[in-house]
Amino acid sequence: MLRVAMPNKGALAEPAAEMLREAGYRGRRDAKELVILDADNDVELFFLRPRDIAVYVGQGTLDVGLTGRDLLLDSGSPATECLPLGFGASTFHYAGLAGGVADVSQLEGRRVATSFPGLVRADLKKHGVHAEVVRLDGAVETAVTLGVADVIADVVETGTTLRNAGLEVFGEPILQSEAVLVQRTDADSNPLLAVLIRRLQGVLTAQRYVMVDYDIRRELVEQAFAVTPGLESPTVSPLHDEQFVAVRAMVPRRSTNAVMDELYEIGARAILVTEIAACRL
Ligand SMILES: Nc1ncnc2c1ncn2[C@@H]1O[C@H](COP(=O)(O)OP(=O)(O)OP(=O)(O)O)[C@@H](O)[C@H]1O
Ligand SMILES: O=P(O)(O)OC[C@H]1O[C@H](OP(=O)(O)OP(=O)(O)O)[C@H](O)[C@@H]1O
Ligand SMILES: [Mg+2]
Repeated sequence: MLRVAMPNKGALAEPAAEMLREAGYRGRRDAKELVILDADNDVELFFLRPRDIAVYVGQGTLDVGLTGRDLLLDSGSPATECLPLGFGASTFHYAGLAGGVADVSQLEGRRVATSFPGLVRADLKKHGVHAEVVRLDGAVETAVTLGVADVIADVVETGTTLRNAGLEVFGEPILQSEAVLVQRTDADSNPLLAVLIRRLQGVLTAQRYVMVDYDIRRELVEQAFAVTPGLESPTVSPLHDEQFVAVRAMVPRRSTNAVMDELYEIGARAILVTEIAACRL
């Protein structure tokens, strides 16, 4: 049995559930289900607050969890990131009023409001700055207007919340975060965890790559292979017309159109792009 912690609410909950579904695990029927058993996969899923997930995993109560890198590091729990999951991206930043504090070195003796006191204390320590950390539960952007703090440190995604509060980021980003899979730092290897990781890697690959097929004259294949080297090597199949071959290779999704343009220039025709539904590398 593998015991997995999943975010029950918040920004990560829906994409995390979707990713596990893609990987072939059972989903919950409604948001009130806090524990579900996936007997086919020998997995039990626990839906918990994202902030608590690293704590359960670090204590060894649960084997593995999906949470944010910022929440993992903030918790100080003995859990380790084992796979970045490519969603829930955000940046953790200091922010204040325009024309105010311009750098972390100017925070000496000031008050910093945040819901991530562990992250902020570690960053202040790294810079040798002594500042008061005011721990708030959320909506920290308002803390400056209300005079509870001089600056804030918070998650920034689009920057809309900061702008609405009349704040601007300053200094270097404290952290680049995204959703990650975490396991206990000294965890024994569980074969079911290896299966989960392989399945999630398969989902990530299917998201990041497409399959490209094309026909090309035999004398042009080396030029075309330079554009579509594939993961190991492209698949080449003979065509009825012996002057041509059919080529099949995986291509990063983001470069699909540029690759098609280049292939066309080289002389490839019947260039077809298809989705990869699932894969194991
Ligand atoms: N736009 C966003 N707002 C909040 N958190 C985000 C955003 N984008 C990504 N995240 C990540 O989501 C995690 C926050 O999880 P959490 O459940 O606290 O979400 P939330 O949306 O803040 O929910 P709540 O405010 O109800 O607690 C962090 O790892 C954070 O980096
Ligand atoms: O850069 P943006 O796209 O505006 O997103 C960032 C905001 O979203 C989160 O707030 P959330 O909605 O989670 O409320 P909270 O502060 O109460 O957690 C986060 O704490 C920021 O306030
Ligand atoms: Mg929040």
